[in-house]
Amino acid sequence: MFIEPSRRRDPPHLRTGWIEIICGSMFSGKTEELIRRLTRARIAKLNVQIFKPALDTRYHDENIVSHSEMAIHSTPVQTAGQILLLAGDCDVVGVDEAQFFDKDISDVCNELANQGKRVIVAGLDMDFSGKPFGCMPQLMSVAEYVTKVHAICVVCGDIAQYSYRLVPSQERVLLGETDSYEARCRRCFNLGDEAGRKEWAYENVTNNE
Ligand SMILES: Nc1ncnc2c1ncn2[C@@H]1O[C@H](COP(=O)(O)OP(=O)(O)O)[C@@H](O)[C@H]1O
Ligand SMILES: Cc1cn([C@H]2C[C@H](O)[C@@H](COP(=O)(O)O)O2)c(=O)[nH]c1=O
Ligand SMILES: [Zn+2]
Repeated sequence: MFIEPSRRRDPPHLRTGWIEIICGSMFSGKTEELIRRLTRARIAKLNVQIFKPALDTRYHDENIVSHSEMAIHSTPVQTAGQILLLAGDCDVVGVDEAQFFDKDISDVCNELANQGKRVIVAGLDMDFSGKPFGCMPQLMSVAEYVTKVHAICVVCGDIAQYSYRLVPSQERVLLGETDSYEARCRRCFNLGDEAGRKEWAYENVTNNE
């Protein structure tokens, strides 16, 4: 479990900000972990500002909501640049669904960290085709801390790192839930529509024995 670096007692001229990335597939607990860290920052009486891309209206226009219905209030923004303008003199900045932001998001996070802020960013590291998603590789390379969280493969129960799309769209951005996506392990992701046919898989194993 991620423990916050203890830098509050550093003298002001030595204090710096930093960037934390929480990445993984859908259903892996990114939003829960983001909310956990932001809640602890509030308990520490830090001034926290939270942002999400305005296009993500799945559960709520403003709140960030996890699949397990944990929620925290946020400010929806259209562009990464708006985060810089709206963060003001807060101590901690939280960002959810970072993969949807424009390419300025990593410069914005760097600038906020350079101002001395703790910046906590959650986002999908891969899209439905298994390709790195948008700005996430850039963000992971400039961050001090990267935490990869995992879901459970709904086909076989193994550790899942892929978001398997259940509907035929090839558009990169397609908002959805369990209606359109499944968390899958590498094997079940690569098997595609064949995965989950347990009888088929079992027959193959026994026939090859
Ligand atoms: N396949 C799955 N693997 C793990 N958790 C799942 C799965 N399907 C649903 N969940 C639920 O989703 C929660 C994580 O939700 P959330 O933090 O919103 O994930 P993410 O932001 O990564 O999509 C888990 O605590 C669990 O209650
Ligand atoms: C894989 C993938 C996902 N999306 C969408 C689907 C959801 O609305 C969000 C991810 O939400 P979560 O908090 O990580 O569960 O992203 C997409 O648009 N394109 C994709 O390839
Ligand atoms: Zn699997």
